[in-house]
Amino acid sequence: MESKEEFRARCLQKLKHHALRNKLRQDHAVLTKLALLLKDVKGKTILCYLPLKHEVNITKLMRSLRPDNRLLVPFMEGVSFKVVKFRLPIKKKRFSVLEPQNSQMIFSKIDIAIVPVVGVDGALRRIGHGKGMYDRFFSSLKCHPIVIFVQGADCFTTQHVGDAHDVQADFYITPNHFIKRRGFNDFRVFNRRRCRAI
Ligand SMILES: Nc1nc2c(c(=O)[nH]1)N(C=O)[C@@H](CNc1ccc(C(=O)N[C@@H](CCC(=O)O)C(=O)O)cc1)CN2
Ligand SMILES: Nc1ncnc2c1ncn2[C@@H]1O[C@H](COP(=O)(O)OP(=O)(O)OP(=O)(O)O)[C@@H](O)[C@H]1O
Repeated sequence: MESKEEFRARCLQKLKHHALRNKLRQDHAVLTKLALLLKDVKGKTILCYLPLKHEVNITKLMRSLRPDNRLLVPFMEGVSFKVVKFRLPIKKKRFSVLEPQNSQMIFSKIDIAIVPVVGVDGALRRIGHGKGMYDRFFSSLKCHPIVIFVQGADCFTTQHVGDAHDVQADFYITPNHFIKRRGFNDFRVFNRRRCRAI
């Protein structure tokens, strides 16, 4: 069986290679499905991301969502991140990640999270860059948002290479696939069911 590290390395290589060719067309295929899904799922506070070169470029979609929604993006702090409002200017930080300026505003409720992935395993768990930042951030949330993984080239394994702490998707979108997690079928009651007692 392939290990998590081997799978991560294989996926990163595939995504980086893919980012050099066909990127516009593949990104467009993902964005079309993502925009349709966002019309169905309720929620106005959306965690987005500012894309790295090998990630789906969602910035055009973010521009169209901005007038009617509250858009948040990660802001790295040590081994995790907090979220800040998406606003200009943005600056290149650690790992070449773009971020807006810091802010003291605290956002306790996120309805929807659009999450870039390096790979996805058979339990729809996220394999990322190996720093555990998304995992730590999600485990700090009291209410779990609807989680949508996006990826510009399929890198999926049916094996369960992920760990219990890895973020799990409700939806996984690639240029050729739209996968909904089994058991996810009610868009209306997610808020109550997804909050845990502290
Ligand atoms: N767009 C985006 N923003 C994000 C993440 C992400 O995956 N994508 N993160 C997800 O957690 C957090 C940042 N964590 C990251 C950790 C490692 C790498 C990464 O690419 N590491 C490369 C080296 C890149 C470089 O130094 O230029 C590597 O480890 O090979 C990127 C983001 C928060 N913001
Ligand atoms: N909730 C958590 N609390 C503490 N440590 C964690 C948590 N989640 C993950 N970690 C640690 O973070 C490290 C990296 O985790 P992992 O390999 O799952 O990263 P990843 O999900 O691929 O990366 P990323 O989320 O940054 O893209 C591991 O050592 C793991 O134990």
